[in-house]
Amino acid sequence: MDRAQADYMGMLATVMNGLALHDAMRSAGMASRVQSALNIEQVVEPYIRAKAIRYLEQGRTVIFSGGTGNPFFTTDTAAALRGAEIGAEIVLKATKVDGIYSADPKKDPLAIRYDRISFDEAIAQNLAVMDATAFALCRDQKLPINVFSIFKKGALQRVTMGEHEGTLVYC
Ligand SMILES: Nc1ncnc2c1ncn2[C@@H]1O[C@H](COP(=O)(O)OP(=O)(O)O)[C@@H](O)[C@H]1O
Ligand SMILES: O=c1ccn([C@@H]2O[C@H](COP(=O)(O)OP(=O)(O)O)[C@@H](O)[C@H]2O)c(=O)[nH]1
Repeated sequence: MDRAQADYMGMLATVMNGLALHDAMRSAGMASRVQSALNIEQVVEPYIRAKAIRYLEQGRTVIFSGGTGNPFFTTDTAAALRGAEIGAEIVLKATKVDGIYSADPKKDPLAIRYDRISFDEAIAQNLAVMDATAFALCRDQKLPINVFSIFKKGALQRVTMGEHEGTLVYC
């Protein structure tokens, strides 16, 4: 399939995921709002930065769906971009592995996990846990990244409490 076409389909999928997450949060009694980088206004409100910041000031969680709205980018880049736009303190990447390794741990059993790594080292070593655009944007905006496992019980809570978990990418 044509890459750009596949990417638009992928972005639409993230809108569906965002709506599902919103509903799960609502069931758990949490107030959230979904915004989308792609305009589908019957279903979800469009991304408007000032409105997102207002929701955050009101204590709501904002789910940024639809990626960046552009093909050839990733959800990691979308997280870095929106994080920079709202003045976030950190980007948290919950993923399939429990941190950043010296090589892809799914391919190299001898890979070692870093507790901390600088942006310059991560970019120089081409560590593929996140794409280079996301790394470079976070580095330029001095926005640290914490990579941790989505499967490890209690990991998300520890990260949000500021405890050490996974790998911290620092400036
Ligand atoms: N150096 C590395 N350290 C950790 N993971 C890596 C590394 N290089 C490649 N990966 C791979 O990156 C994947 C995580 O990125 P990705 O698939 O984009 O996650 P997600 O779908 O959660 O955004 C992991 O499953 C891992 O196999
Ligand atoms: O700014 C963006 C963000 C995402 N995507 C597409 O949407 C998919 C989203 O899929 P997913 O959230 O599973 O991300 P991934 O696993 O690729 O990190 C990506 O693969 C891309 O094809 C895109 O084109 N532009």
